[in-house]
Amino acid sequence: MAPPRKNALPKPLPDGFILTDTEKKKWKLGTIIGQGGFGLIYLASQDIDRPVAMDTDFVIKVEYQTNGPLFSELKFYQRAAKPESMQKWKKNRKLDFLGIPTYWGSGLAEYNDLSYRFMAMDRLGMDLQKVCDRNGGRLKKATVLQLGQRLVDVLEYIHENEYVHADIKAANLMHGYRDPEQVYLADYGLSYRYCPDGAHKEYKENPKRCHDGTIEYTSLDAHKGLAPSRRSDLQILGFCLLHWLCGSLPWNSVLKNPTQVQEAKTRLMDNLPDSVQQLSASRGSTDEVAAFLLYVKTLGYQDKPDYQHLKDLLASVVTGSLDFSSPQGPAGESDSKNPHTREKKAGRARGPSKAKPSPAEVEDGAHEGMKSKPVPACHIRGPPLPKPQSQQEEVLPAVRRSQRLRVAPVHSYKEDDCEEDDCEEDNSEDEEEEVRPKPIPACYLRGPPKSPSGQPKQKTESTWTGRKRDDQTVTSERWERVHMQRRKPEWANCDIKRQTNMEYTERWDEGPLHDRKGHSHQQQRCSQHWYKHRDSTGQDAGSTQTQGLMSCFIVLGAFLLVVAVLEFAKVHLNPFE
Ligand SMILES: Nc1ncnc2c1ncn2[C@@H]1O[C@H](COP(=O)(O)OP(=O)(O)OP(=O)(O)O)[C@@H](O)[C@H]1O
Repeated sequence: MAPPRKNALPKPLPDGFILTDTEKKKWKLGTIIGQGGFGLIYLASQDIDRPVAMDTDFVIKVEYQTNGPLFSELKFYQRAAKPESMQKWKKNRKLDFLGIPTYWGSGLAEYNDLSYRFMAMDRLGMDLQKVCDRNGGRLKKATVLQLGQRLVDVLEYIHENEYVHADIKAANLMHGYRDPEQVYLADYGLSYRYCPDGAHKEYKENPKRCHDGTIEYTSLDAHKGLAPSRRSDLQILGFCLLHWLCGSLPWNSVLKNPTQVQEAKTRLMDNLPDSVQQLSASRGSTDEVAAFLLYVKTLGYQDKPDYQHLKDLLASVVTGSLDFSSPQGPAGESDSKNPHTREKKAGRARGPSKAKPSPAEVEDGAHEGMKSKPVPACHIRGPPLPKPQSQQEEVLPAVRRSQRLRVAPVHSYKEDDCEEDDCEEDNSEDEEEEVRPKPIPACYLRGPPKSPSGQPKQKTESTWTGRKRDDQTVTSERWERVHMQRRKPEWANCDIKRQTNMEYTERWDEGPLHDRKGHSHQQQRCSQHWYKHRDSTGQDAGSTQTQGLMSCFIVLGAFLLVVAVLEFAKVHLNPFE
């Protein structure tokens, strides 16, 4: 059986297709209701005798078997989210509800010579990003605090079960399908087993892993290339709470530059609580989130957080149902009375939004509410920093979900998280190598390296193995990101060190172009450039020029000789004298 392409969006399975899970339970597939970067979500039912009802309570996530994200997610559910274990936890903690979807089974399937992996789980409702978008990027303060407390409960449970989520954000929070009041933390594709069998991972910065996660919220640990831990989950949650409260984050305008995002987050954390409290000037108090982040800052890499203390910090006078209606102004007033709203309407600020408005919607202002308020410049800039070239050249557009770079999608650090029986299947590390945009070596970032030999390269083999995008039936934001980033280093494959200095200049002046064989046009051009100094006999241009010069001298000499002979004849042989 031909293995499907790794990390590709799977070809859809037909409506009514029957899957059998590892416990021999049969599942019938219905309509596709969702699509992620790597998988498709189908409505599903255990009643295989009739079509899947539109109001079924189950969904099945399907990816190619070789994909990493679903494998990671599956491992999380199988190890950490067993229904019995969650029930016991809720009982012990006297919790009515724990926002982790229930896992109902999984397995492998084959169709049209392709191998698939699937996982059946609770059907969920709308995600919170859509709610935030509808509300201009914001939620009511009481809702933010209540949500924060509930998420602390979820995080405590998964942390106690050796896992961290590592990608908390509104797009991964989903309402219950039957009960929209309930909120679930979904998408465990980036979850990480930080404490396998009770042994916490060591503090180890890995430059290759820098900026993992969703750039907008990822933790400072992740920016430094550390594997995620409990404190990083909590810091991500703190950034989310701040975003929901304020409608934007101080680094929203620099999201395309991970280093600038990291610097802005560092400034915010270094200057707590003021840095966060200042954000509250026009948006109601952010004191609780400031205190939350301040506590997170005190945590060591391996420290176990005091979850109850965190919940106390987020205590709100409002309890009971979550209210997802639009927040009204700074602390209860209508946004229309807020001067920042007018700026918003003037299009001066754009907040992140998952759902992309159509151009028509943008034009007629239907998505006005999706735009976030600007953050005061002082919070964006802090101490002046050198502005990178990319920033000088580019005015950043609205932050859309597609721009929330998840730099290294999925299964980071997976190599450490591999039980013996899992490892056979777990090829996610390989996949990561393929998915992860390969970093451009520093020498290529800084300018042309010196040529050790000065020898021109006549033929360069490109080692680019990137996939053609048009292979994909459906493109996704993540694929776009990955491919865009993958394209960057392609031309770095050529052996630039063997080029002459003149050729380096040409390379750095122009961007890389590749023909179908993956050869750089520039490489070809460089070689041609070198060849054009040579004549057809293989001699170099210098010797050809010398020969030309000598010919000139001979012609000139002959000419002078003729002139001299004529002069002589004129003087000595004149018939009229
Ligand atoms: N349990 C569920 N019930 C109902 N819809 C779901 C469920 N899980 C996911 N979806 C829908 O399917 C979409 C794809 O989900 P999935 O988890 O595969 O990818 P994603 O999180 O959006 O993206 P990525 O794979 O890049 O992280 C979601 O945006 C959501 O709308």
